[in-house]
Amino acid sequence: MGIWEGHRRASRRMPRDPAVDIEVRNVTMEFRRAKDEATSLKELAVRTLRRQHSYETFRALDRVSFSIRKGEVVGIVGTNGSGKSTLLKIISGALVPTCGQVLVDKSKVQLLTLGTGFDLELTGRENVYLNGAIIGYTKRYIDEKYDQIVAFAELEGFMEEKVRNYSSGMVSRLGFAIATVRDTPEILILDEVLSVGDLFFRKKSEARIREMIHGGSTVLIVSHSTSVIRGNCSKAIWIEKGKLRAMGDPKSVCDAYEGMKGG
Ligand SMILES: Nc1ncnc2c1ncn2[C@@H]1O[C@H](COP(=O)(O)OP(=O)(O)OP(=O)(O)O)[C@@H](O)[C@H]1O
Repeated sequence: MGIWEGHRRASRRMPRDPAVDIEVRNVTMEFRRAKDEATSLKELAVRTLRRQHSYETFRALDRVSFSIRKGEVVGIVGTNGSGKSTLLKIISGALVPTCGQVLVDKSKVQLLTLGTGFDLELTGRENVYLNGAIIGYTKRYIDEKYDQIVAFAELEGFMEEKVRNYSSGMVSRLGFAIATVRDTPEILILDEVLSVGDLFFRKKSEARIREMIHGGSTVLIVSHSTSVIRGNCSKAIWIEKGKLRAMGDPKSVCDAYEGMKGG
């Protein structure tokens, strides 16, 4: 699949209303994707060598607008591939939209996402430094927090093992522990960071997330669990096929979303 992530034009503009933390204005995101026309591996190899791929433009977000006030905890729901992660990446500044604007103070934003930046051939210890660096931690900060990360992940005794030998639950626990070790920022963006590990770790991680969510920050949280959204959010947004389908109180938005899935 061809990956094209738009032009990098970082906007430093902030919302005009001081009570508003995030303003998303008419955001559209288009990706250029390779059309997979090959019918066999051989044909795919030949097309790649001859650079014979053709591309199509795929619209992942279509004129999405909303604003989030300071201290609000906002849940985002939507089916797989509806554009939720793309939206979070744009708000946090990791992606620049094709059109539209996001007004936010990016220095206050922290995006927590799991499952990126692990190298299976490196040890647990090496991955803490690698993954931490990708999130934006300095080496000194990781040195300081290393023992705390290992203890939270409950991986004492496994840190010199290659991550290839970890179970998927162990990898998620390590990712979660690295991502949540820092102090809660003013604007916290959580992309599906709940439901990791076994039942016992899940309870511990949910408590940690609840602590972060209810610590006074402005929070944007993507979750496939409508009970998480209903139980923790003051507002919900439903994104479907790149469009904003509904926004309002969590109960009515989740009811409408579940109604669509059921029908
Ligand atoms: N870098 C990229 N290049 C091409 N297409 C992309 C890229 N990133 C995302 N997409 C496409 O954009 C669409 C939206 O993806 P996104 O990850 O935002 O969905 P999502 O709602 O977070 O899905 P899920 O619930 O499965 O995590 C998908 O069809 C995806 O394949």
